[in-house]
Amino acid sequence: SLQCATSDYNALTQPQALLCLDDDNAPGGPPSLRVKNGKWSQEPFCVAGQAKTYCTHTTSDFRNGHGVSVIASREAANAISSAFPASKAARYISEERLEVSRIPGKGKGLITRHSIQRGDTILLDSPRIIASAQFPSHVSPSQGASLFSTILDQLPGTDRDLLLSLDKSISGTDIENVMKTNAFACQPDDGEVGDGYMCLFPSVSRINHACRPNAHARFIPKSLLMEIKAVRDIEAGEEISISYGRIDLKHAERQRLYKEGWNFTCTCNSCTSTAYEIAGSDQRRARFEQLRKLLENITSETYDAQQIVAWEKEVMEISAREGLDMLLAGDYERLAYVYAGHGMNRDAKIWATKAKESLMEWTVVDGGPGNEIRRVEDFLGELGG
Ligand SMILES: C[S@@+](CC[C@H](N)C(=O)[O-])C[C@H]1O[C@@H](n2cnc3c(N)ncnc32)[C@H](O)[C@@H]1O
Repeated sequence: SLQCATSDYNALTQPQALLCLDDDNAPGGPPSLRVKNGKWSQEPFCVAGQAKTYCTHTTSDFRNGHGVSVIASREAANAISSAFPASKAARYISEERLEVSRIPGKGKGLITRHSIQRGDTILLDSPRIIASAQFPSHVSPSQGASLFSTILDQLPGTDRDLLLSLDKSISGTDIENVMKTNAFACQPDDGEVGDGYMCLFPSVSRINHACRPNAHARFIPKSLLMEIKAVRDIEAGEEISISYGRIDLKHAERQRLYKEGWNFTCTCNSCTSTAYEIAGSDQRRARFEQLRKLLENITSETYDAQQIVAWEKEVMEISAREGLDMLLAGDYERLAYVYAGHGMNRDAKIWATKAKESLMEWTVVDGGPGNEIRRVEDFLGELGG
């Protein structure tokens, strides 16, 4: 149990630090003084923004000897820290057979030295920085720079050096540039606060974008880790790639997104193939988008089972050509309802099972949003499977 007393408080620079006597240590030695909530090993540094106060929250004992820093309100950071035990308990995936190498036209990239099977986890990376995505627009540029420089100072030296060695392709101080170039949007559970976050994962940061990638990145809210999974078999010597944005975009949309959002001109295989191939792929993707809209807008008046099955068949053919299979859980589920509606429960079960497998494989993670999976499971239950 902890006995706490409020220390002097400077609203601009210091959070309300609670000095606590940890009487769990007694009897024996003198009780130790520590900051309440032993999850943070550094004194927080805070700035009062327009709507909220944002603080740095750093622990040097996060996972596998690494630290992590959170920039968020105190309540959000404490809610996020409740994932720490699950982070520590998460399985360890060796990175020994992954190698950072120079890749023509893309700086560095991540190469695998062993073959990887579809569905395998390639990386399970720990974040070093988790920062509210809202804070930069709620504090002044100099306050933002102070928060970033403080977390850098507070992280263990090995983490600091690793982060500063990452690619810097945009602008700002070194650490701001590293964040802009390498951080991913992520959604940890921050209690009732509900901010969006930017997470920096050092190994994932070495993975280049491809419009038709061989791997998929998904954030695991329960453990705060980023998982990189193979979407197809990958041979030894191949570069690992992920998509930084939606995978169903057409060529011009992708080029614009990566230029405007990340300041690079995409030179992946899909973007550098022949004009003829690009036009063919764009045509298929445009049809995919059109079919998706048609299927989503079906009403009881326009319902036509044969038409739906034909459209879904086309969706699946296109996705096989374009590498969009991981987007199909909703299509499998729709087919399950159509077959069930016509009393064809065996087919309905096959499609509902495919929907569940696809959600589990690519979308829903332990601790992540579970509504879709619950709906499919309930439906499978109704079908008696
Ligand atoms: C997250 S980093 C990826 C690793 C980085 N190449 C490195 O050297 O560490 C993102 C940066 O890599 C480069 N990059 C990633 N994918 C690319 C692509 N498909 N085409 C060209 N440059 C790319 C861009 O400079 C981008 O800002």
